[in-house]
Amino acid sequence: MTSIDVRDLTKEYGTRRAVDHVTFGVRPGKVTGFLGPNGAGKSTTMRLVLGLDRPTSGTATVGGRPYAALAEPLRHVGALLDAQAAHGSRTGRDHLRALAASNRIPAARADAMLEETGLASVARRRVKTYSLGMRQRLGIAGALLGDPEVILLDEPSNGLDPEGIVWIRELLRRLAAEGRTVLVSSHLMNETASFADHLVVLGRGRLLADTPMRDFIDARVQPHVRVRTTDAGALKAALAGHGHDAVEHEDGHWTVTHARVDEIGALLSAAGVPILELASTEGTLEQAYFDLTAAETEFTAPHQEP
Ligand SMILES: Nc1ncnc2c1ncn2[C@@H]1O[C@H](COP(=O)(O)OP(=O)(O)OP(=O)(O)O)[C@@H](O)[C@H]1O
Repeated sequence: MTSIDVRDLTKEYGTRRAVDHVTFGVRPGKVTGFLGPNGAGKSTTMRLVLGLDRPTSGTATVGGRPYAALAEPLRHVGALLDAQAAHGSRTGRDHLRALAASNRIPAARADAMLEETGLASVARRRVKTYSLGMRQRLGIAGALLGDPEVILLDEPSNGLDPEGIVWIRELLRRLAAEGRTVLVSSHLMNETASFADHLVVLGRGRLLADTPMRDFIDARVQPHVRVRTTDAGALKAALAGHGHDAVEHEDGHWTVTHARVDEIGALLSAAGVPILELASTEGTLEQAYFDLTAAETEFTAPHQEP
């Protein structure tokens, strides 16, 4: 089993510190979502793990060794950083075969990965004729070519169609279930919530969180109870009688925070309040993420006064 270990990693470009004393580990058998606003340092960290850039200080290792020390690295670590990186004048198949040859991977594996990523029908077309989504799929095929234990994908959902989004979600879950170490950056919170077990969050180059996804959400967003009724007065009175505040929303539903659905259901029912809808609402990753990064965002739109 192979982990990625980042220890006190710092990368400076001139006076700009892109990664600032970051320490975290990415463990096998899980999908770790890698989040953070634009410019937070995610891609730089991935490049440092892959030995594509030298750290100013600190270390990044895979299975305890720097990437550069791995023999036939594609057999250990697969990565998609930039879907535009493939040579446009080559066919998708030739691109994968060249990658395979340089890592002593059997050529048949290239065809298997074209099949796996849904590219078999366009395998003999030049990469320059591929759509963004097709290039993403080709990049993912390249990452999986060497059957690696460790997989790093930088925004793999970028450009994928709805069917592709479902496909990548299932692929990531399967890779983790096979015991692989999977690190995936994304700006899509709903997507990340659908595949990640664990989260590493950066902001302005610093580590903001390294935690199981459920804990990340629960620590920041209060679950609440959602209610709809035909008798708002009775609802408010019944809740107030038990020390609960209810907030009414534009579409007519109410939310009760710091409350459990079974308690609210029982007390409204006992008070004879007519209930049209009663549900427990969990916090979302998007809410929790905004809560954490609001103060950290480097490039936010200026706040507009109404
Ligand atoms: N080669 C480079 N030379 C100079 N500055 C760089 C270089 N690469 C990255 N940076 C800077 O480092 C910081 C981190 O960038 P990075 O691309 O790692 O962020 P990111 O979290 O991947 O952002 P995004 O979500 O926009 O992809 C940014 O301020 C960026 O401008």
